[in-house]
Amino acid sequence: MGVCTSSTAQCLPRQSPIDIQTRRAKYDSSLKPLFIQYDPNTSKRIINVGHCFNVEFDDSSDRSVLSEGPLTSHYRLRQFHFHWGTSDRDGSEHVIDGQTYPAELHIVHWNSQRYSSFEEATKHSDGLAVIGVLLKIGEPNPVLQNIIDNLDKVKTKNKESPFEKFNLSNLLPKERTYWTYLGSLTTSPYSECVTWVLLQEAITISSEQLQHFRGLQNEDEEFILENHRPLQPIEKRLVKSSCK
Ligand SMILES: NS(=O)(=O)c1ccc(C(=O)NCc2ccccc2F)cc1
Ligand SMILES: [Zn+2]
Repeated sequence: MGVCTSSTAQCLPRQSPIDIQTRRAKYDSSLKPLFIQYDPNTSKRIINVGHCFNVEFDDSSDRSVLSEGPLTSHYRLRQFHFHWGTSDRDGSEHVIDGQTYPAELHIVHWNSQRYSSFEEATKHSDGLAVIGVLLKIGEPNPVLQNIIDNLDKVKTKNKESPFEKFNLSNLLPKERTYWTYLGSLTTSPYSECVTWVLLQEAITISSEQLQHFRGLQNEDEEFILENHRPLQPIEKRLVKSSCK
């Protein structure tokens, strides 16, 4: 990928996802532990958005927030969703030392300290913070099963169903060490507004559980068999690590 010089083709220097080459990641002792506070009373509904399903939260106040870590503001929880592939061999968006994972969880937060809405925040370089968690095939995940049991209610695009009292913290791995870099949304409009925080510990999902994700249908009532974006060039970016 040459240097973006042409004025015609857009120069997009901070696109996501990328391959995280762990040996090139730089330990940064100024990175703090993540502060994660999710109030189960803010979970609202699950909705099929056509290319995936979102679990949406009430983001009208700072009751569920992410702060510290690499961040200099507090970020309000808005939704989480997953990316997956046609087989268990790939499906994650980020790749670790060339290794793909079967799926990836994205927990989306916006900078409520500096901006007045999610939409406004997506227009700024420090607008969003997304926690990425890799999924690996293993024992069935009882917390994920709670979500999967509701997928039959949101089979087709725009279908939604109440999804309350969900404790998102229970979905996270015990270890919260992370890699972090500046990137973008991985779906249109690909806004370059995301501070990515990728947890270094994966969570498990069974092959049977993952198969349920592929049973969702898009607007043409075809199965959503995959929804992960290809890798993007790292350009001049550095990935930082919270641990040695
Ligand atoms: N896969 S990800 O990088 O985590 C990701 C997170 C959120 C969105 C989103 O909200 N899009 C709609 C949208 C975008 C911009 C402005 C308003 C919107 F509703 C897209 C991708
Ligand atoms: Zn995503």
